[in-house]
Amino acid sequence: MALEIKICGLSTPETLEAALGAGADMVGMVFFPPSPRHVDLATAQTLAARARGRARIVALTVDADDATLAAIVAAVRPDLLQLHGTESPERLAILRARFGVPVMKAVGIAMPADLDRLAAYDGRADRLLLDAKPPKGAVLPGGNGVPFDWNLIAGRAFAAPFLLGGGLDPANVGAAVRLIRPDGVDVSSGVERAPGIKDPDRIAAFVRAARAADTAATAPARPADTSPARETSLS
Ligand SMILES: O=C(O)c1ccccc1N[C@@H]1O[C@H](COP(=O)(O)O)[C@@H](O)[C@H]1O
Repeated sequence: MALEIKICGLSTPETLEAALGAGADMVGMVFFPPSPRHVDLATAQTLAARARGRARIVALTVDADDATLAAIVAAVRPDLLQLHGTESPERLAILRARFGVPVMKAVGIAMPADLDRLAAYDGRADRLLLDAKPPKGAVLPGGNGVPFDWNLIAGRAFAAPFLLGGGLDPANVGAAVRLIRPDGVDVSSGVERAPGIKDPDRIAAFVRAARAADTAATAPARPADTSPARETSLS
């Protein structure tokens, strides 16, 4: 499966087009009022109409109640619900059944014990998103531009496809893809020029770097050179 690239926190037609034009597979909209990337329903509906059929539409919520989710699903008709709060594994099953939309559960990783928490969602979520934990005192549970120690998950396999997120940017995404070989990558602040303001050039650079690393990592190894050894002696 080719690497899935998600650009999150899009809030204007121009930056949405930049993500679609660059070849993003998923475009994310944030429904969380404290975030500088928060979009209202009317804006989200307009953006979704533009994106539909060109990339998968992801609606990001944080411990949203059913009425809020129902309004988002009705307005946006997302392809995926990203749950970025403290939603339980049981809540995932309830939401999937109630709204008929696949779910991606974000889990913050900072220490080996977090992998046990993650395991409780593996097999219940349609996708996992492995993100950094928010720094102390942060207002947002994600979108903080901080990475976690990728070595904590290097070599790990999960039942569900997983995206790597947290502090990715055009400069480090290649190394992340080569080390972790995730099913996808997710970025928000790493493609911005200021909080909530996406930068089309950084979006394009991110997609290019992620694709190049994925292509290199999945290219078949060159066959060993079996030609006779070349004469190296001067005599
Ligand atoms: O982007 C936000 O504003 C946001 C708000 C609340 C929860 C999650 C949010 N973003 C997600 O967080 C990760 C990491 O973001 P970053 O690249 O480190 O800035 C990203 O995958 C977003 O989906």
